Amino acid sequence: MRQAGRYMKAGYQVLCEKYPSFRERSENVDLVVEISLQPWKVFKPDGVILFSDILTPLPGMNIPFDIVKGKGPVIYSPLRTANDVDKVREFCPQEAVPYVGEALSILRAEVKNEAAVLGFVGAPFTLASYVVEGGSSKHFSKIKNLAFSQPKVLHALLQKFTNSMAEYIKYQADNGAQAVQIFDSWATELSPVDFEEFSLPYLKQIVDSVKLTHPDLPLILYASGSGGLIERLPLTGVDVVSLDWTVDMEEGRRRLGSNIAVQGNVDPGVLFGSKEFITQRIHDTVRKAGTSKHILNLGHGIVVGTPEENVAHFFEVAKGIRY
Ligand SMILES: Cc1c2[nH]c(c1CCC(=O)O)Cc1[nH]c(c(CCC(=O)O)c1C)Cc1[nH]c(c(CCC(=O)O)c1C)Cc1[nH]c(c(C)c1CCC(=O)O)C2
Repeated sequence: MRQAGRYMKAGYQVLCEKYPSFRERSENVDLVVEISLQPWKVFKPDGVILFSDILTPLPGMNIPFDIVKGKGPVIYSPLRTANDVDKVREFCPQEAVPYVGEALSILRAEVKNEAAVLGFVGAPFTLASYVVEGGSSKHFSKIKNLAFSQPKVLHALLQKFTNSMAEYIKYQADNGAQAVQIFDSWATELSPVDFEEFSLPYLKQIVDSVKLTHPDLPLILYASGSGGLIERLPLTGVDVVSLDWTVDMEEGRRRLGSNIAVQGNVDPGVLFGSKEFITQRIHDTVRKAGTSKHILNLGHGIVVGTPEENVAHFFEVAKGIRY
């Protein structure tokens, strides 16, 4: 359940006042550990996700960025040309983000074996979207301009992100992550035929590379709004597909096939409803997912402003479920 810490008034929001820079909060080992543990201490979920961001590797790849309050991620010099892509360095996690490895190993020790520690990375296409657009985007016109007029330049950039994220996943696993989620948040901005060219092959390369050295590490793929791509997602080779709430769980389960696990997919907005409604929706999702290979979760991160007692209720109901 992502961003569990972000909406917690007592913990995260107080720390934000003391440490206003997101980069500082996410790059200082003590703060990363403290923020990652906040939801764990209150709700005791089965998974604890590292507090970080998919963009955290960028400075280590020679792409400066920041996350600005009210504006979101900002890439100061967006990449648009072959020359810009040439300047991108491949990522060496040990050197560039040693605080991530340190935080993961402390988290493992802190949660013992009472919960799984989860790492994550951004998928190549999603990372490319940020660095080409210069930040969040509505129409993705700049990356589409690159994709549909100079595809070779975009492919070169995607390949650098692919090699780098495969290394980053291995590094996270070596330092304590017990499963790693790949976020392809913007892949669904692509038509299926373009997904097959600009995202799927790179996701598959990452999975193949990680499985060579870490065959038992579960890999989870999340692509929000992926209803039009469901059958293609297992082709990446991941172990788990995380669905958002715009897909009916029963249909999603059927379209994914029975070999793959599914995660999700309660609408985060349901947590603004009554306790009875939340209970009903959880049971409905669990029934539709079937009795095996399902990780109950929301279909995306928790929305800021969600009543904390409703989050607690979600966990209570979820933990009480027996097959
Ligand atoms: C697209 C994406 C990003 N970051 C991430 C994604 C993929 C998942 C998704 O689809 O949502 C992933 C992410 N970002 C963050 C986490 C850590 C775990 C967690 O708290 O859930 C994770 C897993 C922390 C964060 N990353 C960010 C925040 C909020 C900013 C803050 O706390 O200062 C947090 C807690 C910032 C961020 N970072 C990004 C955006 C769009 C924003 C929001 C900007 C805004 O709200 O103005 C890029």
